[in-house]
This record gives sequence, structure tokens and C-alpha cells, in this order.
Amino acid sequence: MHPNALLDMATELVRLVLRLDAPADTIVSGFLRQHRQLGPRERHALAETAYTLLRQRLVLAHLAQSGSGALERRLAILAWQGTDSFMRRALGPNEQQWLEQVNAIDRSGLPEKLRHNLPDWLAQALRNEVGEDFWPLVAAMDNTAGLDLRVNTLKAKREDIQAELAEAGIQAELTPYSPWGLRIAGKPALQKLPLFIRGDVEVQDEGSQLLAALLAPKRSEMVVDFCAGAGGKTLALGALMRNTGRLYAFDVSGYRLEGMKPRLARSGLSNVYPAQIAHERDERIKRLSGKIDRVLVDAPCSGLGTLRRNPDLKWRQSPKALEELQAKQTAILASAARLVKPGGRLVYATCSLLSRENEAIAQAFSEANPGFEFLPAAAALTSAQVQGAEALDSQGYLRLWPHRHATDGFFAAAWQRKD
Ligand SMILES: C[S@@+](CC[C@H](N)C(=O)[O-])C[C@H]1O[C@@H](n2cnc3c(N)ncnc32)[C@H](O)[C@@H]1O
Repeated sequence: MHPNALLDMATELVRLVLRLDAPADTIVSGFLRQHRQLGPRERHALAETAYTLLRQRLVLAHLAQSGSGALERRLAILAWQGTDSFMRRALGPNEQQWLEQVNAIDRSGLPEKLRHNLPDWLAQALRNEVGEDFWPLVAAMDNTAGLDLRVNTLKAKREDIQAELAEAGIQAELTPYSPWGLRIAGKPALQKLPLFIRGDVEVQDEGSQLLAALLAPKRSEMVVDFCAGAGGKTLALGALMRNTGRLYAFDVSGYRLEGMKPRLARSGLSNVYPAQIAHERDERIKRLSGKIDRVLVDAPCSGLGTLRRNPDLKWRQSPKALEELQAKQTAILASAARLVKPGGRLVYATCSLLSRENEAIAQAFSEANPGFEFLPAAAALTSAQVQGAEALDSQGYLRLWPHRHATDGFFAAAWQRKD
């Protein structure tokens, strides 16, 4: 494709993602689907340009002020993630000159806001969470996420998959904490590899894998994944149960549950029972009250722990939205807890970095439910064969951070129901 045409497309994509009226990954994948003529490198350049713009929105908007022509085009030029020389062939002499001037600016001298690229409320909230780690956290969230795989231990061994990947020219390291994880260098296409088609691996952040480890379901147990979505955690739980017992995968979204089907088919699991529920107090839930060995609540949350993958969330979330989420999280956790039988385990998890969705919800639950005993994460994870689990524990909670653990940001709290 001619550079002019590709830059025009990038400009159009920038216009679409800046509306912030839908998740950026939905907009980007929809846009790329409409332009099937694009090659893989062109797709990559367009997608990464859109994500870079969302990551660095404030500084790029500031720098774009000095140019002329359509603002979206200036932003696309500044955020461009394809080959530089290719893009420059689309620029007129004035644009070339402007770009030289902008590139010469020392960004480290710009005001803080233009360096962290966060809305004020979120910058303040993150400073409150991590104090002097604020800038390392900002830097980690500015990177693209790595690619982690979870080996489906029902079908394969981690070392064998590592060797098979090496044969295909793909370097993979063992993840430091998850006993089933592999971390891949770069972003190779995996979907066509036999090991992926066979269902021997799933793409899953190491942090997500550790939530399954914390719930630690056993053979023949009755387990509920309360907010199962497209089944990322469900599949990990089913494999830990060695395809025995019963694993209910509930969600209010039939559309998301539908997304589980192809993954379930690949996984070889037959112990999973997906079911759409109307809300957290659904009749189906009531019928299972007090009967379940282990319940995972992977609660709907702000998703702010996933900014490496979903940088649009920092612009799409708000303190008001957080309040609504907190009410929902509290209600879902209270309902899910009723399922747990005496001696059973309950885990509440989010992919948020903010205490108000995490410790605050867990502490309120502990106070309101003396029949549930708090289980410190380090001990529970160590029993689940997680190495170095102390490094993941903060005051008994599982707390994962992009800048400390090279995972998405995750939180989890675990309890055991007393007899
Ligand atoms: C963080 S996502 C779950 C991701 C999923 N566990 C995975 O690993 O892929 C939260 C899910 O909660 C679901 N949800 C929202 N409200 C709910 C409710 N009241 N009861 C059950 N699920 C709910 C959403 O549809 C969404 O799929």
C-alpha cells in the first residue's frame, strides 16, 4: 500500500479511537476487518499507532498543537509505529519540517502530566497506592504486555511445550511464579501451530494463572467460576481439577460465555457447565447455596491493571464509574459467598490497581462475614506449588504489579468458610 493511503487510514483510525465510545480493541479489530487488503505489517503499524496514541495521549496532543492540517493526521504522524522512512514518504515539506522540530523537543523536561499521561484523578489514586514507585509503574504500564502462555496440564507438560516451541523457532522461558506458564519473546503468531490447535496451550497472563492457583480446586470437587466471561480462568480451573468434578461457569453475558466454546473444545475439558444467569441473585445460584467447594469471583472492575493492553481504559474510566463498580463488586461477592459450603474456599479477584475495588471490598466482606476466615495468599499459593509466593503477598492479599512482577495488575483475597 502507498504511504499516503496508509497514513490516511491511520488518521481515520485515530479519529475513531479518540471518540472513546467503545473499547479500543473492538474499534481496532473492527477497522482491520473492514480492510482485509492490509498485510500483517500494515495491520501491526495501524494497531500499534492507535495504542501508542492512547498511551501517550496528553503529550502527543500537546506536541500536535504546533502543526497545521487535520489534528488527527498530526496525531497519527506523531504516534506512528510503522517504519519511519515509509511514513515520511507521505509527508509534505512543511510536515517534514514540523516533525523534525517536534522530535527535537526533550520530553523529559515537560510538565509531569505530559510525562505520565494519566487523568488527574487516576494519577493521584496511583500515587496513593504506590508512593515512590509511581514512575516505575507508569513506565511499566507504558510498555506493551508480553505474551504468556498457560500449558494445559491435562494434555501436555511445560518442558515439552517449551521444546516444541523452540523447534518452531520460538524462544519461551518458564514464568517465574506460575507453575504452568511460559513467557514468549516477542509476539509470534501462535494460532496456526499444532500445539495451539491441539489445545496444549492457551494465551493467558501469568497473573490470571495465579488466580487459579489461589483457588486451587481439587479433583472431584464442585467449583463455581462466578464471573466466567470467555472462560480464561475457567479453563485453568478445569485443568487443575483434572477434568473431574463439576465446574459451573456463570456469567450475566451470554455473548461472553459464547466466546468460551471454541476454547473449551480445544481444551479437552468435559467437566465445565457454562450457564448464563440473570443477575447475582439468580434462582440457579440459590439452588446451589452451601454446596460448593470453591468459588472464584473474578469481579467486573475498572480493568486499570491491564493498561498495558487496554490503554483506552484510563480515559474511559472515571471516579463515578468506580463507585458503581464498587456497589456491584460488593453485591456479587456477597451472593457468591452463599454458595460456599463449610470448609470451602472463596476467592475475590480483580484486575484493578485501586484499593477501593480491592482491599476495601475484601475488608468490608471480612467484617460483615465472621463465618469466613481470611486465608493469607502467600501460604495458599505456596501450597499450590507457586515458587516465591511471598513476593506476591501484600498483607495477606495477592497483589501483582506490572512494574514488580511483569504481569498485569491483579488483586485477590481468599477465605475459608468455617464449619
Ligand atoms: C473480569 S471479567 C471476567 C473475566 C473472565 N473470568 C476470564 O478469565 O476471562 C468480569 C465478568 O463479570 C461478568 N459480570 C458482570 N456482572 C455480573 C454478575 N452480576 N454476575 C455474574 N457475572 C457478572 C461480566 O459479564 C464479565 O464477563
